[in-house]
Parts: sequence; structure tokens; C-alpha cells
Amino acid sequence: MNKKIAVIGGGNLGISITQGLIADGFVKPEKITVTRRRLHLLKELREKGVAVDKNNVNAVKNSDIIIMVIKPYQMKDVLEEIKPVIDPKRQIVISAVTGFSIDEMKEIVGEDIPVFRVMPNTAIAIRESMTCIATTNGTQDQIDTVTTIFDALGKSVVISEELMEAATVLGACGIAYSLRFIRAATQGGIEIGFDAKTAELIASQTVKGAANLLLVGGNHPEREIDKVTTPQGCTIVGLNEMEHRGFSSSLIKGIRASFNKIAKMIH
Ligand SMILES: NC(=O)C1=CN([C@@H]2O[C@H](COP(=O)(O)OP(=O)(O)OC[C@H]3O[C@@H](n4cnc5c(N)ncnc54)[C@H](O)[C@@H]3O)[C@@H](O)[C@H]2O)C=CC1
Ligand SMILES: O=C(O)[C@@H]1CCC=N1
Repeated sequence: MNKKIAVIGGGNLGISITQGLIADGFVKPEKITVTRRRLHLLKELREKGVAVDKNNVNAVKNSDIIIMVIKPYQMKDVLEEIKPVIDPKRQIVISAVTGFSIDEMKEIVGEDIPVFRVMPNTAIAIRESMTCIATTNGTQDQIDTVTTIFDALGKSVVISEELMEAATVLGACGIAYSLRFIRAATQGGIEIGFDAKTAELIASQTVKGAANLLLVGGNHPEREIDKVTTPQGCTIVGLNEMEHRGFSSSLIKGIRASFNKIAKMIH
């Protein structure tokens, strides 16, 4: 991709996005500028050729695409700071900031500037993100540009903005839920005989394989489960015991708890 990109906020997610963008040469490192106040924390990116800067205005002036990856409470000030140098004919603003609406952004930067909200997850660092994308004023060309970027960094789907909080929970928080599953499976694996490293490898690759049975194979999860559960076998016994103890229910309740929390965070 031949666009110049400013990543405003080089924290956890900003660094992950940048790592994903430069992986396999999708974007040349020198075409990206990452900003944050403590520049020494961006040393690794700088060593890979990414430009780093404390100055958001400079970064925005030199870019075609501006990706906001700061905390919600920092958005108003930073958008006001960069607004005078955003050119609506040439640039688009993409925000990964949780709970900051497109209307709130447009109120600050103006109606003319194409504004997108995206919700990726930290697997973007290895180009395996699930990214949900929403806009209310982006043209089809601009939607295609944003989709191209996030498809190169995993998979993407365009959704309506009302679903952004749900996307945050299922996709972004979902990384933590999935990793906790892998960690718990690893602990079980150690209890039944494996060393920690081997247990983690088996648990992780098994989850990856299970996910790919759906993503690549296209089947419903229960159909794939049916293939594993031999009648009177050990899988169904374990699976039913997990369900008796609230496995699916605890996941659904956890997702709802995160969703209720996010609603309180933004209103
Ligand atoms: N961590 C995650 O998995 C995800 C986070 N998000 C959202 O992304 C945003 C960033 O999250 P994190 O990266 O986890 O937070 P973070 O705190 O690690 O990163 C924010 C960065 O912005 C920098 N910053 C603060 N003020 C600035 C300014 N005036 N100019 C330039 N940089 C400035 C900070 O120094 C920090 O490095 C949040 O709104 C979060 O809700 C969205 C999806 C996933
Ligand atoms: O936990 C949080 O609030 C943020 C939003 C999505 C991932 N981390």
C-alpha cells in the first residue's frame, strides 16, 4: 500500500497496528509516523525504520490516513489540535478509540472530513485481527481503502455504528476470553501429564485448528463437535460436565457483563 499513515497514540494497540502494517512489507516503515509523548518507548519501531514524533500536527500533515489510538478522554483535545491541518479532500480519519462516536468526532473536526470507527484486536500485530469497521460519511472508495488496510491485517467486516460496542466486546475483549480458555486448558493438560510448554502448544494449536474448521471449512460448530463426540466416549462426558458447571452460560454472562460495563463507560 502506497499511503502515508499517521498512528496517533503509540501505546499497546498503536504499536500492534504499526507492527502489523509493516509486517511482510505491506506498508514501508518510513511511510508511517507514530506519535506518543515518551518517544523512548517506541525504540523498537524506530529501529525498524518507522518515524516517531511527539508532534501530532507534523505527523498528520505528512499523512494520507490518520489512525487515532489514544484513550477516549484524550480524543477531544487531540482532535482539536490536529483539526486545522486535516485536509478533507486528501485525508481520512480512522479511530479505534472505544466509545467515542462518529458524531462526536464530526462535531469536533467538521462534517467534511471522512471519519471511520474501527474495532480491531491486538492480534493485529501478527495480521490476525478481527476488525469491525463503521462510517456514516465515508464514500465507497474510502470504505474500500479502509477495508483493504484491515483485510491485510486479518479479517474485517463493515457494520453499523450501533454495533460498535458489541464488536468491542466480542472481538477486542474476545482475545482475553480466548486466551483464558487456552490458559485453563493448559492447566488441565499439566494436571493430566504434560509439561507446561507442551500443554500450551497442544491447547493453542487445537484452538487454532477448531477456529479454522469454521473459518476455512464453513461448518456450524455443533456439526464439528458431533464429529468428535464418540457415543459413550470421553469427549461427551467432559463436554457435558463442563456444561453442567456452566461453561456456555458463563461465557454468555461474561460477554453480557463486559457489554453492560461498556455501556456505562460511554454514557
Ligand atoms: N488494547 C486493546 O486491545 C484495544 C484498545 N482499543 C482502544 O484503543 C485505544 C488505545 O488503547 P491502548 O493502546 O490499550 O492504550 P494505551 O494507553 O496503551 O495507548 C495510548 C497511547 O496514547 C499516547 N498518548 C496520550 N496522549 C497523547 C497525545 N496527546 N498525543 C499522542 N499520543 C498520546 C499514550 O502515551 C499511549 O502511548 C483506547 O481507546 C482503547 O479503548 C480498541 C481495541 C482494542
Ligand atoms: O478493556 C477495555 O476496556 C478495552 C476495550 C477493548 C479492549 N480493551
